[in-house]
Amino acid sequence: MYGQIVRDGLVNVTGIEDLGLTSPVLQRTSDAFFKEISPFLLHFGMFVPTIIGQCTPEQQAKWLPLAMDLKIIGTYAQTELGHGTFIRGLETTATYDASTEQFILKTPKLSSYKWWAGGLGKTANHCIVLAQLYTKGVCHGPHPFIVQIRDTETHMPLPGIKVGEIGPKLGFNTADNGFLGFEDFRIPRENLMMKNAQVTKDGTYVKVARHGKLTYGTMVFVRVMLVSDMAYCLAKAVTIAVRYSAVRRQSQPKPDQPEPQVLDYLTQQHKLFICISTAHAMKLTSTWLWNTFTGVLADMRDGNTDTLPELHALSSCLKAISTSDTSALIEQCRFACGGHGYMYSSNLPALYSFATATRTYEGDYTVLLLQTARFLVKSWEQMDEGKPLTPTLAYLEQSRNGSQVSWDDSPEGIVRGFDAVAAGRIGACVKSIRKHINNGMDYEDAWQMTTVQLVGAAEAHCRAVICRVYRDETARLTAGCSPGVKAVLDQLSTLYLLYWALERTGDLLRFSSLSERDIENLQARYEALLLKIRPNAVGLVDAFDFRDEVLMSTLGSYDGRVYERLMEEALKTPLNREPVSDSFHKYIKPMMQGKL
Ligand SMILES: CC/C=C\C/C=C\C/C=C\C/C=C\C/C=C\C/C=C\C=C\C(=O)SCCNC(=O)CCNC(=O)[C@H](O)C(C)(C)COP(=O)(O)OP(=O)(O)OC[C@H]1O[C@@H](n2cnc3c(N)ncnc32)[C@H](O)[C@@H]1OP(=O)(O)O
Ligand SMILES: Cc1cc2nc3c(=O)[nH]c(=O)nc-3n(C[C@H](O)[C@H](O)[C@H](O)COP(=O)(O)OP(=O)(O)OC[C@H]3O[C@@H](n4cnc5c(N)ncnc54)[C@H](O)[C@@H]3O)c2cc1C
Repeated sequence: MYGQIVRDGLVNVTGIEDLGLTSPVLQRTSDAFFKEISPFLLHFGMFVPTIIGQCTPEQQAKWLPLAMDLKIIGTYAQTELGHGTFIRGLETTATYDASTEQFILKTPKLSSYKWWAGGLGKTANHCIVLAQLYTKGVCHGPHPFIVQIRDTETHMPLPGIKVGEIGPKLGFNTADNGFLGFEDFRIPRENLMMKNAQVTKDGTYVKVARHGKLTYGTMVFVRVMLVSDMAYCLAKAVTIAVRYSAVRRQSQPKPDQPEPQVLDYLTQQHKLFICISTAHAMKLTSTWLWNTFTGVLADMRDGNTDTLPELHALSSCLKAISTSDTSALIEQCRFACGGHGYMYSSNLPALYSFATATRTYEGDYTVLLLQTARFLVKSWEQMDEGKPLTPTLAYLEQSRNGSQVSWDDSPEGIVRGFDAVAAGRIGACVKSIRKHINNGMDYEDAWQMTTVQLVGAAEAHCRAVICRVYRDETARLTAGCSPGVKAVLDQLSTLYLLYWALERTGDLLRFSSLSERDIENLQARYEALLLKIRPNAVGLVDAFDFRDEVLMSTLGSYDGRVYERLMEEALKTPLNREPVSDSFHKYIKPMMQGKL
């Protein structure tokens, strides 16, 4: 299994090397080689980006050619057995020895072992290690080091290195996630990645970057990428589910009528059409986020880090919500396919196991929403002080006078409704924190007592951002489209707004003038829209344009030969090589004969 995966991975990455890492075609078709994950994902997904983001030009000149030419294979080892979220609590140490101009890496105890890094188990021979940097007896916090862990000729672990695979997981089982421990392992001073902080030969620590969190830049990059990855992942799942739903016929709602396509059931449309809309919403939002990200990088190159906090807040909530929505909607696609959706050959289980992992790695859902909430509360307080708001929080101004937003069920009106919900929920959090403080709590405890509401406020802010970006970008992109295409894409973006308005009626009743009659109207409009979308449903998923080799699904192949493919895959199962398993003779027959 591992050997096959590595072979496929090499075929894939040499393609990337030929056409360039940024080639979306190869980055995307890498999953034509794997149902799960390439063991080289971390090399390209984090090892290379960290060299670019955290190394000086001189260090890049040394390490980047080696990495891009695949002369070294890397990964990113930050998480430990005992710490993942709390980076400041990481236990691996790197202590500078001026007499030899080296850092000594140590794994003080079991909980300090690096744990989880993709490709670490058996594939990588180098890795980025986040370790607490000590020099002259002072700890300067977690810093990135580039560390060779295996001999590049023999692939044997170097002396002082303990490395291995962490074992089977819910998914990602082709990524050989590994563990790593150091026993007084020495690396040259130059292996500290010194773009944001340096240690001179005599051990003097020199802070270079103005912002203390630039070390975390790779995580921001990956979070931004993951939003796009989720759109892609969900688009594959809904392509499978819609095509299967067009083939599958079941039940007899009317006597003497043939069994209908299950896609004709309104409940099936309710399960699936929001998946099509969400894939579009996340793709457009990911492009908007990428443009925001590159803009902040440009500012930072000019020494301006003022826009970094908003980017961190946006990338945190969009990564959390896109991965959470995708996990839930891929499972919904699986539910929509009945028993056959549970077959591994449908590819829905593998898509789900990938998406649900993404809700955790690169920052846990709750933790990242609380990061966003921290920014939202700070922005509210700045608004109270009369300071300007950042662009994505301009809607807070409307809440300044506390008046309730009047409900308007036009698309723009619904977007404004979500702004009002976000503003209201942030304001409620600020009120809760202040109430706890007035009752004698310190700020930290008051914050903790409000965290359930803060997570909700951050989700509401993120939903408002997605709704606005999806609507605005659809309007912009369809301006030049044919009326027919524009009509269908407008239907999808309106469906997204109606779906979430119905999901959040409680909030809209609380923070706008929405009435029960308005809710009835929303429900009627939503159901009518499902019927309008139905004739285009298969065309809409065909437009995602996935080749069968990429979908790798018995249910979702373009030719619709579902039952034939299910049987073909079944017959390939090893258990079907012989008509009678030898377990019959070893165990079942003796049991039947009372001999066990
Ligand atoms: C073959 C392959 C083919 C092609 C591939 C090519 C390309 C693919 C590219 C990408 C693919 C996508 C995915 C694949 C790659 C990887 C996936 C697989 C592996 C997964 C890897 C990992 O999981 S790596 C480990 C990730 N770990 C985390 O994310 C930890 C999360 N924890 C946190 O971030 C912490 O909560 C925290 C650090 C934010 C909080 O800790 P704390 O120190 O307590 O900080 P606070 O006190 O809360 O905040 C302090 C201030 O700092 C600000 N802050 C925090 N974080 C950031 C940041 N990241 N950026 C900027 N600012 C930050 C925070 O806002 C506070 O500021 P204040 O002003 O409010 O004080
Ligand atoms: C498939 C996969 C691949 C991975 N690949 C890598 C990799 O290549 N490199 C790497 O370094 N890491 C990797 N990771 C590790 C990943 O980054 C961590 O699992 C993730 O950051 C979460 O940290 P944790 O596991 O310590 O969970 P914890 O932070 O311990 O979370 C456990 C629970 O505590 C809650 N919690 C934690 N802190 C707070 C808080 N402040 N407030 C409220 N609740 C809180 C969380 O919400 C969660 O419910 C991978 C993980 C997975 C699943």
